[in-house]
Amino acid sequence: MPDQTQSSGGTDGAGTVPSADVAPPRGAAPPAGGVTGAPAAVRVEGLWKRFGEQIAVAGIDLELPAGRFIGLVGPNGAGKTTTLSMVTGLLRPDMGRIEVGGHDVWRDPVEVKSRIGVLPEGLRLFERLSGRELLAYNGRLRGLPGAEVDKRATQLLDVLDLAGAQHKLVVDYSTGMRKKIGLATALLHNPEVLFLDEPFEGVDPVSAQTIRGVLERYTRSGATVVFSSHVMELVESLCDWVAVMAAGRIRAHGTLAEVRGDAASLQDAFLELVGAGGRYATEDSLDWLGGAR
Ligand SMILES: Nc1ncnc2c1ncn2[C@@H]1O[C@H](COP(=O)(O)OP(=O)(O)OP(=O)(O)O)[C@@H](O)[C@H]1O
Repeated sequence: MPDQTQSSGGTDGAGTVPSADVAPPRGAAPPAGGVTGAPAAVRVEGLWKRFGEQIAVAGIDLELPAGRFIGLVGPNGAGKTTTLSMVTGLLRPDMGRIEVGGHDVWRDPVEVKSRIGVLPEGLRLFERLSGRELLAYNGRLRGLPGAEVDKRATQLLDVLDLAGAQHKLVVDYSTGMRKKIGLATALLHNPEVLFLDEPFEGVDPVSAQTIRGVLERYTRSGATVVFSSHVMELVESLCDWVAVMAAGRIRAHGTLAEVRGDAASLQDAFLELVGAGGRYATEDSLDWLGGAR
């Protein structure tokens, strides 16, 4: 097994400051739930996934605190989708253990799936159902009584501005509408933890604001949102807890302030943590671009 350089302090040489006597290193938050004794919403231990020669997730340990708005950020190919897929029971890990609400995702999948909602990447929906039918189908599949499904579906369609399109087939929905109906299906059974892979991609600013309001209200009730994104401004404005991934490892984790450290913004901290240096175009590279044609 390759050496696991990740540490709870994120002191892996990728830019975090390990000077314990001056300031706590980034991510040196107490263990999730450590203060209140409540269990973490999600606990991951020694998680590995390899695709052929490619190590997508290289042995991560992570505790995500309950009741937080959590951002999982990282550059392209960092391993975010692979991690979320394993945590939500969609992809079997090569090694490691994952618990949601104290239940093992792979040993107790039915229990875990009743507690989570998922908006996965490349969302696949039943295209020949209307939005309302899709919600009705999901609600019944979740064991909710018909009248309750109807009530919740009406409210979700209304809040997400899909009421006018509720009888349209999902195949005819736009990208943003698909995200919103996907979010509605993920929320319908009132899960404890909601996992969202790039929930705001392709969503217009008005709808993004609506989704944001729904999610903020949801976390205020004690539920947990875990979402992946590349948009640092969004993560900084929405999340109160962040995990930064790069090359299959966790580079830092903790409250927004801990991960940001002394950097002016999360974007600056992120660039420092993931080692963006060397990827900038130099004077010589791309010298043909914008030159004589
Ligand atoms: N099914 C697969 N087969 C082969 N390689 C894969 C597969 N899924 C992911 N990978 C590889 O694993 C690594 C991590 O991919 P992953 O999609 O988890 O990253 P990500 O952080 O979600 O990236 P992005 O931000 O671009 O969506 C990448 O190198 C990717 O090419």
